[in-house]
Amino acid sequence: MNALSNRPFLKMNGLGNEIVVLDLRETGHVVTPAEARAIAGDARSHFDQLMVLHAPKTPGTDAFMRIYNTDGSESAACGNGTRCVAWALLKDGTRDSLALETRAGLLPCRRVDATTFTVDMGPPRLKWDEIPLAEEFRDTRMIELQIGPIDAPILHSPSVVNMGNPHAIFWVEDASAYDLARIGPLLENHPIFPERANISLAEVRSEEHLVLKVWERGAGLTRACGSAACAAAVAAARKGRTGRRVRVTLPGGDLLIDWRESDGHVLMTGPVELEWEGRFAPELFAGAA
Ligand SMILES: N[C@@H](CCC[C@H](N)C(=O)O)C(=O)O
Repeated sequence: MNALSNRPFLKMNGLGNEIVVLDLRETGHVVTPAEARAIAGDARSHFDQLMVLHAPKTPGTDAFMRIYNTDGSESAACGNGTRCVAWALLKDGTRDSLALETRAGLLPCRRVDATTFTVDMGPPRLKWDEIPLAEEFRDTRMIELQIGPIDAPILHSPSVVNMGNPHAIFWVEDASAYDLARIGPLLENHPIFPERANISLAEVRSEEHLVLKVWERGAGLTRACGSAACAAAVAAARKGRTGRRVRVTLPGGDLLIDWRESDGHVLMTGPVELEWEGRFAPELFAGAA
């Protein structure tokens, strides 16, 4: 019998970003890429990201999280999923805050109201080798890509930001003019991104408002991506196109992003929703090592 058979899970969403929360703090089991793909392949437990809780590694934190994309690959950050985990761990109402950890660092979370949470996503990393990029660019506010198959010139000059995961933000007048499902995979896998990248099309509507569409590394088109919203807000402020506090509108709704002046951390505030609770059917893992 697979270690995940009959394990309970929560199917949630963070602004439409499909999230499954799986609590393995009391087991030593580490989900394999094949198990993650099997979970994603079932309609009841389909996810953009699977948030797996493990026993804390650092004193004072509540859990260490491993984060899986639909394709079974791992990410060190997921803003929308982190809010969902915060909801799950704070829902008994005894506390209003907690600290989670991923391999990218600590993520303090705070409840704003019953379904709204703020996550401290930490400081952005902005040097070319921190994104990472395959070649040196001194200024990551705008890099130049050599692209054969993509004909729109504007898509050659993204800003790049690492928010615990790599993001490329392409500035456009009208995101709906681009077929992100077609160009997303080409850009995600461009050789300049040795670890691939999350790809955003960003419109600057005002000094306080961005509109974003995201093709996620390992997951494809999603209704929202929290770390992409943080990355776009940082990139827009660095270019002088917005202030440090912005509303970011994604297909699933709005996130509030504050690139805090005092310590350079990025705070993300947004909603969560519990859709249902389930258990993994043993048949799901037939053939998944
Ligand atoms: N949806 C997430 C980001 C997910 C991680 C990403 N696909 C990656 O591999 O980097 C969010 O809300 O931040």
